[in-house]
Amino acid sequence: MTDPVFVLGGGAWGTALALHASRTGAQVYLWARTAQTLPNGAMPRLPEYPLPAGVQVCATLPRVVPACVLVAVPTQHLASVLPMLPAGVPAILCCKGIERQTLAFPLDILARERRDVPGAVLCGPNFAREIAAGLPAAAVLAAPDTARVQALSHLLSTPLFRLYASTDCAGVQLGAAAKNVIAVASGVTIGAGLGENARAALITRGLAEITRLATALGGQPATLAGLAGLGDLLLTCTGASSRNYQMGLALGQGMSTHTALGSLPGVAEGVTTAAALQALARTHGVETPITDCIAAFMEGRITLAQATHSLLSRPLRSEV
Ligand SMILES: NC(=O)C1=CN([C@@H]2O[C@H](COP(=O)(O)OP(=O)(O)OC[C@H]3O[C@@H](n4cnc5c(N)ncnc54)[C@H](OP(=O)(O)O)[C@@H]3O)[C@@H](O)[C@H]2O)C=CC1
Ligand SMILES: O=C(CO)COP(=O)(O)O
Repeated sequence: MTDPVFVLGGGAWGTALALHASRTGAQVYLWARTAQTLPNGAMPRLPEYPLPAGVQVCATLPRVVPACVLVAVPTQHLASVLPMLPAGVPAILCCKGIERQTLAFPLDILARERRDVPGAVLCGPNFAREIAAGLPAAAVLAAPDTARVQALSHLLSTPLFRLYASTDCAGVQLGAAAKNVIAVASGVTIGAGLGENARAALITRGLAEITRLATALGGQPATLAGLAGLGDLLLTCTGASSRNYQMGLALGQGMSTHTALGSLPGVAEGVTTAAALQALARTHGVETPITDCIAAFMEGRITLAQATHSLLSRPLRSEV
C-alpha cells in the first residue's frame, strides 16, 4: 500500500493492527492517548513486539491523507475518538461491543457522530498477539456498500491475514459483540468445574441465541455460522488468553465482578455488553436465556447455582 494508514488506540488490538498494516508496505501512524513506548520500542500491552520503523507512535495525527483509519479503542470510548477522523476517509471500526447508554453498535455510533466518514467493521477470530506475531488468520470486513468493502479488503489483506467481504453489518456486529458475553459464561462454566460437556452445550446454545437475535435485527443466519459468529465464539470461549474467558474463569472460581475486572490484562467487552444485549433482546422480543443469566450473575442478582438451575430447568422443547 502506498498511502499511509492511521490506527487509533494503543492497546493490544491497535498495536497488533498497526503491525499488520505495516506489513502491507504502508507507513503507519499509531495514535495512543498516552503515546509512550517501552525502552525496546514496543507498546505496553504487547511488550514482546518492538515496533518496526514503518510504525510511528504519535500523540497527534500528522497532516497527511491516509488510505483508511483503523479504530481500536473499547466500544464505550469509541465516540470520544471519532472527532479525530479525517472527513471522507474510510474508518474501519475494530471494536466488538454495544454502547451501553444508547444500545448502538459501532457503525451506528459512527453514523451518529460523523456522517462525513464512510464506515466498515472488522471482526473475526483474531487474538491480538497472534496477529502481531504474523501467524495465519482470517476475518470479516463488513460495510453496507459492496464496492467499499471489497476495496478495503484488498487494501488490508496480506498472504497471512485474509479478509472476507460482507455487507451484513447487523449480523457481523451482533456476532462480534455477543460472543464476548457467551465467552464470559464459558469461563464461568470451566472456573466453577461444571465440565467440558456443559461448555460445549453452552457454546452451541449460545450460538442459537446469538443467531435468533441477529436475525431479529436483520442479520443473516449464515453470517453467524461464519468467522464473526461461530469462528470468534469458538476462539473466545476456548482460548485461554481471551480476557472475556478469563473474566468468567475468575467469576466461576468465586471472585467478585469488581475484583475479577481489576485482575484482567485489558478490557473485557462482554461485561458491559451483557446488559446492553439483554435490553436489545427485550426490545425485539427475543429470548436470550444465557445472556440474561450471565448479566444477572455478574450484577450479583443471582448465584451460580440459581443461574445453572434457571438454564437447565427451562421447558423441554425441540432443538431447532
Ligand atoms: N485484544 C484482542 O485480541 C482484540 C480486541 N478487539 C477489540 O478491540 C477493542 C480494543 O481492545 P484492546 O486493544 O484489546 O483493549 P486494551 O485493553 O488492550 O486497550 C484499550 C486501549 O484503549 C485505550 N483507551 C481506553 N479509553 C480510551 C479513551 N477514552 N480514548 C482513547 N483511548 C482509550 C487504552 O488506553 P490506555 O492504555 O491509555 O488506557 C488502551 O490503549 C475492544 O473492543 C476489543 O473487543 C478485537 C479483536 C481482537
Ligand atoms: O476478540 C477477541 C478475539 O477475536 C479477543 O478476545 P478477548 O477480548 O476476550 O481477549
